[in-house]
Amino acid sequence: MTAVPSADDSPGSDAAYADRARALDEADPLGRFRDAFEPSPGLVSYLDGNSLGRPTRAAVDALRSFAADQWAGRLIRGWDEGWFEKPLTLGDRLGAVTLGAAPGQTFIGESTTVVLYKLIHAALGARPDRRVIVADTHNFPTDRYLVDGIARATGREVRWIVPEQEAGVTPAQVAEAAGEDTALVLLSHIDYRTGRIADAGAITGIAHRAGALVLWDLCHSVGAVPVELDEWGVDFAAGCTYKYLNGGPGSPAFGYVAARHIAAVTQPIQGWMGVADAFEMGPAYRPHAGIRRFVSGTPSVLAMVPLEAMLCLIEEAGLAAVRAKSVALTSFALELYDAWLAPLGVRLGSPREAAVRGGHLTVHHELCRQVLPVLWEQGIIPDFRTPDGLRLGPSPLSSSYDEVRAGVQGIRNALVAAGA
Ligand SMILES: Cc1ncc(COP(=O)(O)O)c(C=O)c1O
Ligand SMILES: Nc1c(O)cccc1C(=O)C[C@H](N)C(=O)O
Repeated sequence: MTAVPSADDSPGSDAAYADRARALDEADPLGRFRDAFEPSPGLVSYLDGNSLGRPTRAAVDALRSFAADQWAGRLIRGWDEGWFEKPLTLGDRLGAVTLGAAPGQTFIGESTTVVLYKLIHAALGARPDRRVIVADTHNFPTDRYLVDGIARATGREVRWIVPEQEAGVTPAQVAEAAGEDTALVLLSHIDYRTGRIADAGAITGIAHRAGALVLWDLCHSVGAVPVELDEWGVDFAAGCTYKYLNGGPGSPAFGYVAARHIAAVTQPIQGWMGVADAFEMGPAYRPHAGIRRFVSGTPSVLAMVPLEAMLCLIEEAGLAAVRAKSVALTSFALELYDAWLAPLGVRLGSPREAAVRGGHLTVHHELCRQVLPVLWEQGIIPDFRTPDGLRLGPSPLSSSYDEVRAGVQGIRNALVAAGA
C-alpha cells in the first residue's frame, strides 16, 4: 500500500499540482468557453467527454426555442423552411468545421451503426468482384459486428488485422492485408481503447494502391482532432455526434462520401427521402443524384439542434485551438499519471507522443472496475472498459486543468483506499 502524499507545497505534492492546474487554467486561451456549458449538480471532474459530451447552454436554449418557435410556430411548414434540407445543410457545416470536407459530401443520418451499415454496403457495391473486407480485431464492437454480418450476408470474407499492441494498426499491416481481392478497408481513426491516432492519409493511399476503398470510423476524432478527408483522399467516413460534438444522447451520426463516388454508389436502405423528389411519391425508387441518396427516412431534426449549437462554439474557438487544448489536457493528465498513478502499478495504455495521441488516455489496473462506482459517487466521472481500463477523456471546451487534476487525484485516492 502506497501512502497518499501529504498536502505540503513541495514539488510533486498535491498542493503544488493544484497550483499548477490553477495557473494553467488562468493562462488557458479557451478558458472562457467553460461557461458555455450547463452546470451539472455534484460534478467534480468530468472525464467522459469521449463518450457523452456535456450540454451547451446554447443547446438548451435552442431546444426550447426550436420547440416554441419552429415546431409550434411553423408546424408542418417547417419542412419547407429548412427541416427537409437539414441533414445536408448541417452535414456541409460539420464537414467544413471539423472534417476537411467540401460541400455536398456529408449527410446527417441515423446512429453510427446504421450509417456504417449503409456505407459498407455502398463500398462493396462499388467493388462487386472483390470478396474481402479488411478490418481489425481491436475496432469498436459495432464495426466488427457489422462487417461480420455483412460479409456473411453478401458471401464475402473478413480478413482480420491483429493490431500491434503499442503501434495500433500500422500502414505496413494494411499493405500486407489489402490485395487485389480487397473491396474495402474499415478502420477507426482513433482507437476507442488506447486513443491512438492511425495514419489515415498513409493507410488510405496504401488501400487505394491495392484498388480497395477505405471507410474511416471517426467517432473519437470528430470535434477533437482535425481530420482532412478531402486532402487524404478518403472514400467514406462516419462518426457520432454525441462525444466531442456534444449533440446529446443518441444524437444522429454523420456520413461522408467522396464526391467522385456519389453518383455511382447505392445504399441499402432505399427510403422516400433519398430520391430526387420525395413529394412526387413516384412508383419506383430513383436515388437522388447527390449526397441526399444516403438519406432514408424522415431526419431527426429535433435531435440535430444541440449539434448545431456546439458547431458554433467549435467554429468560434477554431479546431486547431481545440486540438491544442486537448493535447495540453492529456499532457497534464500524463504528468499526473506519472506522479500519482504509475507508482501504484497503474499501466498506461495510451501513447505518450502527442502527435499520435487522441483526446483520451486509458490507464490499466486490476482495481479499476472496483473503484469506478466509488469515483462516480464522488462526482468524478471517467469510464471503464474491459478488462481493466479507466478512460480519461477531458473535453477541450468544457474541461479545466483543475478538473483533470481533481479527477486523477481522486482516482489515486480511490485506488489506494482499495488496496493498491
Ligand atoms: C468507434 C465507435 N464506433 C461506433 C460507435 C457506436 O455508434 P452508435 O452507438 O452511435 O451506433 C462508437 C461508440 O458508441 C464508437 O466509439
Ligand atoms: N454510445 C454510448 C452509449 O449509448 C452508452 C454508453 C457509452 C456510449 C459510447 O459512446 C461508448 C463509446 N463509443 C466508447 O468508445 O466506448
